[in-house]
Amino acid sequence: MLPNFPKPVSAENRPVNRTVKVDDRLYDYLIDHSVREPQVLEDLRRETAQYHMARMALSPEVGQFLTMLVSLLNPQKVLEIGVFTGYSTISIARALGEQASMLAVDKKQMWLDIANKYLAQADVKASVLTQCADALSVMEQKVEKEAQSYDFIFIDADKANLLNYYQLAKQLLKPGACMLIDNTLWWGNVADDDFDDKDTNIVRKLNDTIHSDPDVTLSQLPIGDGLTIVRLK
Ligand SMILES: C[S@@+](CC[C@H](N)C(=O)[O-])C[C@H]1O[C@@H](n2cnc3c(N)ncnc32)[C@H](O)[C@@H]1O
Repeated sequence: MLPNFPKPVSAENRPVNRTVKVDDRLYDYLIDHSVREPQVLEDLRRETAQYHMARMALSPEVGQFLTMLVSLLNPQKVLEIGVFTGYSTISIARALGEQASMLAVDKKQMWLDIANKYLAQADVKASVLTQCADALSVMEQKVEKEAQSYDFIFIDADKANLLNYYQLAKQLLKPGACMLIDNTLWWGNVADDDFDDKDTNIVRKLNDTIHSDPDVTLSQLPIGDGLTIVRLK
């Protein structure tokens, strides 16, 4: 049999969308066939579900991805901004070695109280500290004394300061180290012209900034609400 003859390709040569559309049935399949949620995170998710802001927490498959990524990277010095009740904090902390240290910052003590309760029950070997503070001030102070010293930064706080967090994280990371940014597809609104609100536009601006930033390499994943991995060159 003859091979297919090559077809003419448009000048644009746009990639073809081969990303699986995840409806609820497929999502349930994914959860049932790949997620191994530790009891402590299941308990934390149950407690968090009582709050109307529960959807701010990472979902289990994203938490598990975070645990996998961190265990592959084996970072020694970690910063997280945006703890909420601690799903991401514990997902990261579980993968850290004994020598590692992590600072997790949130501006609301009531969320940190919940996070600390579950952190104490989690199987965590590293030293993990939570701090109730404004993330922007914490990062600005750290840039003065701890520039280029972090191995991994997770950004999941307010959108208003997102571009500042990105620029500060670049200064805090060691060359070759990674940051991970959550919500970079923002419920899909980034690609929908009907949305012209402040937060959507900030996320769009961040995505464009990262895409054109010669200092970094990146990968944007359509998992959860969109996760972008950024690696400093
Ligand atoms: C999307 S939630 C974080 C979710 C969390 N990563 C998880 O997996 O559950 C965002 C958090 O950022 C915190 N936050 C918002 N603005 C902040 C700021 N300027 N400084 C510190 N924390 C802030 C909020 O209190 C909230 O808990």
